[in-house]
Amino acid sequence: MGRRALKRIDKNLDYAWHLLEFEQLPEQCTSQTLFGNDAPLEFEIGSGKGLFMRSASGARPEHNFLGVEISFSYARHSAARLAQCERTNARMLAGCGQRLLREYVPDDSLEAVHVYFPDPWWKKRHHKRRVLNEAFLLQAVRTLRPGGRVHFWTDVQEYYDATLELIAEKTPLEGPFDVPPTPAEHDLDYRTHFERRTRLADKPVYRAEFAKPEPTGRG
Ligand SMILES: C[S@@+](CC[C@H](N)C(=O)[O-])C[C@H]1O[C@@H](n2cnc3c(N)ncnc32)[C@H](O)[C@@H]1O
Repeated sequence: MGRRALKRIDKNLDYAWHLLEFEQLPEQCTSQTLFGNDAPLEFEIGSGKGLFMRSASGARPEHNFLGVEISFSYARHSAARLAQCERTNARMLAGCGQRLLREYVPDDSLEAVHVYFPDPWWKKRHHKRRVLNEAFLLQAVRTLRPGGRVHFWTDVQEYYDATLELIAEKTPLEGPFDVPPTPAEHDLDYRTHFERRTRLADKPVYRAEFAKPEPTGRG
C-alpha cells in the first residue's frame, strides 16, 4: 500500500493500554481477559490507520473490539487515536492476525471478524500470502460463535471472486449476504480509509458478509 507519513503522536498521550504485542497477550484472548467483561468481541484484521476501529467502537459501545495490524507504526497510530478518543472497548495488537486467530482464540467465541481491503498480492504465485486464505477462513469459522459474521470488502474484483469461491468450496459459512453502500455524510463517513480512497476515485467497492451456521436442532 502506498503509505503516507503518519501524524506525530502527542508525547504526553498514554496509549500503553491500547497497544498490545504478542508477548503481552493472555493465553486465551476473550472479552473477559482483554476487557474484563463479557461483551461481544469483534476483531478487525489489517486495521491500517484504524478508522474502522475508531468509528465502530464509538458506534457500538456495548461491544469490544480488537484490531490487529502487522505494521507496528500503523498499529501504534491506531492505538494512539483510540486513546485520544478515550475508548475503553477497543485495543490494538501489533502483529499478525492469522497467528492471533490460530493460537489465541477459543472456539465459538467471536461476534465478528472484519477484513477490509486486504493487501491484494496480485501475482498468482503470491496468492498464498493473502490474509483471506483457506487456513485463515477455517480459523474464522472455528472462532466465530454460531451466527457470528465475517465482513469482507475489497476494491479488487479478482480477490473478491476468488475469496467467495474459496468460502463456498471450503467452509460452511452461509452467504454472501448483500451489503448495500450507504452515502457518506461527512469526510470520514466511510468504513475505512481505503473505502474512502476508492469511492472518492469513483471506483467500485465489492462488499460481502457471511454467517457461521447455527447448530441444527436434534432429531
Ligand atoms: C491495504 S491495507 C488496508 C487497511 C484498512 N483495512 C483500510 O481499509 O483502510 C491492508 C493492511 O493490512 C495489514 N496486514 C497485512 N497482513 C496482515 C496480517 N497478517 N495481520 C495483520 N495485518 C496485516 C497491512 O499492514 C495493511 O495495513
